[in-house]
Formats: sequence, structure tokens, C-alpha cells
Amino acid sequence: MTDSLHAISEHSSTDLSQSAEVRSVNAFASWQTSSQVLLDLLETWAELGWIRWLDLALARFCRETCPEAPSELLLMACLASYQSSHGHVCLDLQETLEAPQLGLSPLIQASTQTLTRLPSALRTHLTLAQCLAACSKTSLLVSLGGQHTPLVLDTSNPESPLLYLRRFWEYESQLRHAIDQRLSQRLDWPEAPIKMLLSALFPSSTQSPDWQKIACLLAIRQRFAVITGGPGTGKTTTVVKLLALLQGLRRLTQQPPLRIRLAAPTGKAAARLNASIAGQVQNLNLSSLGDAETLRAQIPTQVTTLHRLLGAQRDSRFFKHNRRHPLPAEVVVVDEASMVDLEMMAHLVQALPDNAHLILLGDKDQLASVEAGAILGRLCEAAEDAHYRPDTLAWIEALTTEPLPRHFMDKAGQALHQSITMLRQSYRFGRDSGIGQLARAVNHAATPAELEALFLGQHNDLQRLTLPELQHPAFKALICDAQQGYGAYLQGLKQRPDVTADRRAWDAWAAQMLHTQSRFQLLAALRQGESGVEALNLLIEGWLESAGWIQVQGQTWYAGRPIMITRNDYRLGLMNGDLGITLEYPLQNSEGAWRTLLRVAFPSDKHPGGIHWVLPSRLPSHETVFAMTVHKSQGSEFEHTALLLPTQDNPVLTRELVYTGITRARSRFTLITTQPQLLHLAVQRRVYRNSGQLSQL
Ligand SMILES: Nc1ncnc2c1ncn2[C@@H]1O[C@H](COP(=O)(O)OP(=O)(O)OP(=O)(O)O)[C@@H](O)[C@H]1O
Repeated sequence: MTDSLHAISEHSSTDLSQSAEVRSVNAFASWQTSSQVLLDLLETWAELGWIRWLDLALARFCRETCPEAPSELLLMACLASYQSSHGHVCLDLQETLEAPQLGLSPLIQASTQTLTRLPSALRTHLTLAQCLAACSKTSLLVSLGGQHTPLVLDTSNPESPLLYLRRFWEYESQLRHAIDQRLSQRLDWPEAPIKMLLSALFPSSTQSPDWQKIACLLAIRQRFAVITGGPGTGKTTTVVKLLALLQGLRRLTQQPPLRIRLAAPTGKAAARLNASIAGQVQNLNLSSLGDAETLRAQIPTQVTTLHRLLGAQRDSRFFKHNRRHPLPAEVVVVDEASMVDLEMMAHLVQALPDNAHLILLGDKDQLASVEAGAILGRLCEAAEDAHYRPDTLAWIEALTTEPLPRHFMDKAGQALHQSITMLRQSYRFGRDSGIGQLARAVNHAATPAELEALFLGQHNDLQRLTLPELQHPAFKALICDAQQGYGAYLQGLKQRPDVTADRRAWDAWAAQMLHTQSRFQLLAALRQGESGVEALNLLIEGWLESAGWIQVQGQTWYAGRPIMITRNDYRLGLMNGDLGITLEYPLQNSEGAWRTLLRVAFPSDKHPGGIHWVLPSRLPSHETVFAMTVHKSQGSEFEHTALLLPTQDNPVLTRELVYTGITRARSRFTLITTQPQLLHLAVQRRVYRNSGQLSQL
């Protein structure tokens, strides 16, 4: 990982940065004795874009509230705020001092010139004792949580004190409390019905141990559970069986059925689960259970977004459902939980009745939400080795009669570990699948030779394009290809119905266009720069226009433009992450003459197979997605995914990013690179998120 404090000091890119350099170097010497000097220094950082103005504003607010606040505290407040914009819920003081490259995310990406003072100065001029002393001197600004201060110091692990912005401390406390409370209540289901239902739901296990069965068992033992696993490991299959098990147990113990709700963080992820869950419920073999159809009907198939589930309100960050108006549900399942940030998770647990089960599904190895709080990853840090206590193992073995290898046992396993199951067998990517092997290799930090061998092996689903430069014809050929690339869906533009055709014909055409378009997607790591999605979208528009697939003619809107919604719009029913294509649509004027105008076609969430046609001018914020960032691709899958690595190394390029990109591919993956060694650098670099209070569960 790039040393970010090093980056602060070593790099700048403009004249502004040079003058700021001089100011910051001069200022640095005396920052600890004068808070004004520190604020000036922070202002310089803000001018350079290294921190947000909001981060500076917090430091200024702290000084206004408490003029005697030591400079060390103002600096820590600013950095805690900065950290929250980089996915961290708090500032780990010890780590920041010892290894700023871990504690502080990269402050800048562009780098050409040098400064040399700040990182070493931060490390040598500041000690943990000084930081703690600064916190203890300012009770108006910092407390241990009891007072209503803007900052909260968590010293539960004295070796690693954490400084929080109050908002995040409260969210994390709420989440920790909700999980704690659910972990501490053991549910005593009678054993006979569990065994009966398990043998009906898992008539023949091909795997030993059968982790799907274990996941169901661990999830009914208390009201909190996590089921994690890579693509195609059966998370949806398992949760459907789990819900059947829960409803079956309710029936066999003469209790009314549970009210169950299914949700996902984005509209796209909800639609994907919607499509797969209905089939899974239908295929569930319940024949050995009496009145199977009633039981089947008690498993919902409708998946909604978390925002809708909680009742998002226009122009408000508060939801209709909260502690005072809890959700009318006894089980809530959240899919793609790796994408859920801390704030949303806290809102969710606040809205859960105390007796409601919370079940999280997701892939712990995927990129986390860009917002603060990598919840799923943090909860699942120890999932690989299970850490089941002897009583948990004994319980699993008594009910499944399957011995579990002893290395999964840990006498000191935490309560949290007893509620987590990691599914380990991919049913989508067999042992020989190149995509599956590459994803596993990246996850296990394979050596350059091992990665190389995978690309050189005879895997039909794996391909690598090594380019001397981005504008290379081989890249253009892949993008414009009529079978493999965007040509495949763009050729459908010429097959539109006649203007006088009815709405069903237009909907069917648009549905076909959307289906074909989802077969290929180019992903990129970055937003800016020559290999960022903004530049790539322009490059690709030019290529597709010169190949005759589209007619941009300098316009923003043209037939064939694929877009992604980037902000929820409840009025229009469009959600962040929804994908649409700009298409011609017929219009008849008052004289009866027909013409076409451009509309954006989205799959309708109200009528399966239907199309929601929206005027471009009415759309909420959106972007072109010939090239899409890996972050934005989460929750989606494409038949053929091509991942373009940056032309230069960048701290954003991590193992999690590459793994997420690869696992978006259903049947084909192409790695595009100008610097093959960047793949090796990426797999060695982890996204760092400090653990906060959740590590104490
Ligand atoms: N135990 C099993 N035996 C055989 N096939 C299975 C088993 N479990 C799941 N499958 C099949 O594997 C495929 C993927 O399963 P499923 O959709 O449940 O996985 P997932 O982990 O939810 O996938 P995703 O990565 O899309 O989230 C499905 O076709 C499913 O029927």
C-alpha cells in the first residue's frame, strides 16, 4: 500500500501545490504550539484537495467551541473526519502514528513533484500519550460517549484507542448492541423437528461437510446470522432452505408463520435476487412435508431495496420505520450485504423489532461500500477458520451426524463466530473454470507465476489482452465487436419496430436490447485519468461512432447510449445502480403524423418483462456506462466482463477490486492491461478498514 502521508508530502501537481508546499513546510515547524498555524496548514491541505473543506471545517469548529483545544486534537478531529470520507468509521490513533499508510487512505492520486516534511514529522513529533492527553484536556469536544461531544474516544482496547465522529460512534454502538442482543438469546427449537426438516430440505448432500446445511443450523440458533461465500456458492439456495426451515419449525411447534422481508442495497441487486429467488422457491423439494404448498407460499419472493423497506422519505435522511415505528417483520434477509454501509445498517437495526431475526448474505471478499463501514468484511474477518466453540460443534454434529474437521474448533471462539458460516464450494464455477480459479488465486494472493500460468492455461472462459497503449486497435476491436463487444446490442438499434407498432412491440424490442446489452461490460478501476471511466467513455463513443454503431454527432443523448442511475428517485421509481439504454420511441402529433424521440428504457420493477420509458430530461443524476467503475458494478453480473487495469499503479488498485471485477463475469472474463505487473501489485495490496467496536463482538 502506498504510504499516504508520504504521498501528502511527496507529491503535488500544480503551481498551487508549490506555493502550498512552501507554506506548509514553513508552517510545520511550529504547528504543535499554535493552533492557528495548524489550521493554516490544514487549509493548505484543503486547497490542494488532500482533505475536504468539511474536514477543515470540523477542526475550525473545534477551535471555536474550545479555543484552548490543543493543536493535536484539531489535527485528530480533521483526520477522523477525513477518514470517514474514505470508508473508515474512526481514526485508529496508534495505527495512524505507527503506520500512517494503513490508517490514512491515500490523500492524493496525482503525483509529480516532491515535498518531504509531513509524514516523518507527524510520526516523530506526535506520540500516543500526547494524543490522549489532548483528548482529556477538552471535555467539551471529546468524551467516552457519555456526554454529547462532537468526538468520542473509545479506549476499550487501551493499546489501540479509536477516535470517532459522534455520528459514526452512535451508528456503530447501535449496530453492536443490536447484534449483541441477538447473539445472547439462544433459541431452543426441539431437535426432532429440526432433524425431520433438515432431511427433507437436504435429502442428499454431495459435500462433506455440507456448509449449506450448517449455515441453516447456525442461523436458527439465535436471531442473527451471516452467510458468506463467493459467487455461486449457494447463498440464495441456502437462504431459501433456511426460510423453509424456520417456517417449518414454526408450523411444527404450533406457532403462526413468520413475517419475512427480503432486501438488497440497490435496485439492481434487488432485481437480481428477485429473479433467482422465485425459481429457487419453486424448485424447493418439499414433497416429504405435509401441505408443502402452504409452506412454499410462506416464503416470500419479492425483494425490495433497503431504502424502500425502511420507507425512505424525500429530502430526508430519516426513514419512516425506526425505533418508534418498527418494521412489521420477524425475519429480515439482506442480500449483497458487503455493499451496505454503517449508516444504513444502523438505520436497519434501529427499525427491527427486538424479536426479529437479521440474516446477512454476501461475499466478504468483495469491495465494501465507498461510504464508511465495511460491515460484512469486518464481521467475517475470521470466517475462513470458523472458530466454532465445542458446544457449537457438538450441536452441529448432533443434528447433522456429520463430523466437522477439528481445525474449525476454537475453545475461545467469540459469540459472533458461532453465527457465521462461510460457503466454500462454487456451483457456478466448477473446479476447472478459469474464472473460478482466477478469483480464488487473486483472493489467496497467488504469486506472479501462478497467475501467469492461469492465463497461459487452456481456459475457454479466460482471456488476457496486453496492449502497448490504450488506443490500440485490439482494444477497439473487442469493444466494437458484433459478437463479443458492444456491437452485439447496438446492431439491434436498426431492428426497431415500425413507428405505428403497438406498445408491446416497442417494449419487447427494448427488453431484448437490455438483455443483449447486459452480455458484455467493460469495467475500470478509476474514474479519472486516461484509464478512468470518464475518458474511456469518450474514447469508446468515438470508436463506436467511427465503426458506424452509434451517431453521437456531438450530442449528449443519442440512440444506444447506455446509462446508469447514480441517485435514487422515488417519484420516477429509479434507483441508484439501475441500468437503461437510450432508444427511439414513437410519438404521434395532433395531425396524426408519427416521428420518434429519444427515451431511456429501463426494466419495469412493477410489471415483469415490461419497460419503463423515461424522458432523458427527467432523469435523476446518471452517467454513461460503456465503461463502468468496479465499485458501481457491484450487485451486477455480465456474461462477459472485461476489466481494464490502469496504465499506472494506483492505490485504488487492490485485491478486493480485482476480485470484485473478476466475479462480475458469468461465463467469460477478459483482463485488459498495458502493464501486466500491475495485476501482481494489486493482489498484494489489501483495502484497509480499521475494525472499530465490531471487533469486540
Ligand atoms: N448444494 C448444491 N448442489 C447443487 N447445485 C447447487 C447447490 N447449491 C446451489 N446450487 C446451484 O448453484 C447455482 C448458484 O446458486 P445460488 O444462486 O444459490 O448461489 P449464490 O451464492 O446466491 O450466487 P450469487 O453469486 O449470484 O450470489 C444455482 O444454479 C444453484 O441451483
